[in-house]
Amino acid sequence: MKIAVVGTGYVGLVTGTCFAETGNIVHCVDVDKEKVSKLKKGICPIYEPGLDVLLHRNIKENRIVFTTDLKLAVDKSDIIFLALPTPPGEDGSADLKYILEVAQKLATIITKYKIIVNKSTVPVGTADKVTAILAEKLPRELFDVVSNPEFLREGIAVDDFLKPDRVVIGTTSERAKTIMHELYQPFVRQGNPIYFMDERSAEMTKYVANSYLAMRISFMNEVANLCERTGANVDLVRIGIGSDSRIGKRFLFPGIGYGGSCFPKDVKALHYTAKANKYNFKLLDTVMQVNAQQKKILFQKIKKYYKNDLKGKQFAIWGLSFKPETDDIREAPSLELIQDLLDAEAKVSVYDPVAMGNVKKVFGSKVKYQKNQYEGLKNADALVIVTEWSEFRNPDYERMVKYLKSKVIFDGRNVYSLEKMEELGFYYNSIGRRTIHGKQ
Ligand SMILES: NC(=O)C1=CN([C@@H]2O[C@H](COP(=O)(O)OP(=O)(O)OC[C@H]3O[C@@H](n4cnc5c(N)ncnc54)[C@H](O)[C@@H]3O)[C@@H](O)[C@H]2O)C=CC1
Ligand SMILES: O=C(O)[C@H]1O[C@H](OP(=O)(O)OP(=O)(O)OC[C@H]2O[C@@H](n3ccc(=O)[nH]c3=O)[C@H](O)[C@@H]2O)[C@H](O)[C@@H](O)[C@@H]1O
Repeated sequence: MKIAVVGTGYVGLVTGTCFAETGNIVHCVDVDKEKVSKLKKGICPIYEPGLDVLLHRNIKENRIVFTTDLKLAVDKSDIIFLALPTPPGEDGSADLKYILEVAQKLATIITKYKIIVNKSTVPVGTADKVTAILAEKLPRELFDVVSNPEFLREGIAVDDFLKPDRVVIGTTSERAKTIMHELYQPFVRQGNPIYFMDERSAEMTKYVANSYLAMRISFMNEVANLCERTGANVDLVRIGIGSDSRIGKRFLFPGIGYGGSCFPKDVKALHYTAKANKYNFKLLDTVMQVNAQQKKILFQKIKKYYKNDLKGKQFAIWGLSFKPETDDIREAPSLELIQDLLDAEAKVSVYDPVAMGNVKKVFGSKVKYQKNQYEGLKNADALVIVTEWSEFRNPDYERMVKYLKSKVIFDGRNVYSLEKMEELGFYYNSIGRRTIHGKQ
């Protein structure tokens, strides 16, 4: 099939590449000239495991091309995916300006039947809005608008796209349904379902999935805080409840709050939709409040330990991205923590396998960027673990002990076992578990 993907960010680039991988001819369009020029040379602008290999292969086979020319891409395609940003506006609602602007342009470009597929996360009613814009200039039989929300996770995006748990397609057009069904066949060969539904239900499904997952995380963060106060161990509680198939094992990990470009904005946007429809969705209010509080938890633990005096103290931070295996720092808990430490006049040095370049754009020379995980420990008062990259799990403990000024660890992701920390004599303060006081 011939496909255009408008927007080549985390979702657009993965979508375009994976469709090319199954034999389709894909034209990817972006307004960012620098990004397009990099992609034309085969340089992947984001860190996403496995993506560059597929990208190179499909560029070489001429199955994927990059352009800034929307008209060219649309003329050469039958299906147009919109993978554009939908950032939160001032009031928490999703800002649809990118989607609606492109829809206006499409209305002047389309000359024969096209399917316009919304892959961005958009509020209920957006397919109708896009339809109305197109229908102002085009005969109704020239297009169908489909809602096809994306459920991929950054860091495992390629796998998630190639083998999705399910595909959700919102359309009431039989013509569009048949084509979308065919397009997705290579991705559901293991029997994973394609659910067809109306556009509004598909749009709602995406927000509900993200909000439900965010709610599980906030719930577990509250459980963790209670465990700390009662002497229970949240990791054991997590395993204890997760083996109940009604609950399930995944997305029960407590930490320092959910971040990323989606959970924070999508919970806000669903909350806004409820408000706009005069419904008071109380649970979502709490999910957001708990998350805001949890993002401060490491800083509070640090402040308490140093009796509010952080001036001149030196902290080594491990992990900056909002989760492992990505360079994305949008709404990353690390950013808030670094700012709080700097405001308290502490010195901060950071290490992350791939996200340091992005953090440098935010903090510049206010923090020190280390070439490996151990450099920053030299003379540091404490190690602070913010993102659970695999390489932090079994570190060289001897070097840690040798380099750190004091054997102190604040761990926002429960990376180490309490037994190991006890054995090594660390002061070790994690989430929802007893504090090990260690031997200094
Ligand atoms: N990042 C993720 O893991 C997921 C994101 N989503 C949703 O997908 C949508 C896109 O998200 P991301 O890919 O993360 O955003 P992103 O910010 O990484 O990428 C968006 C791209 O669109 C481009 N763009 C902006 N205006 C344009 C225009 N007029 N024409 C062509 N290109 C234009 C930007 O230059 C950028 O490259 C959002 O609605 C998001 O909520 C959904 C599932 C997963
Ligand atoms: O709409 C989106 O953009 C995507 O948002 C999330 O994916 P993503 O943001 O890439 O990452 P997650 O793995 O969901 O993690 C989100 C945040 O929750 C935190 N988290 C996750 C799981 C957990 O058990 N505990 C926890 O604190 C992570 O540390 C991270 O900060 C969803 O998982 C995807 O299905 C969805 O497509």
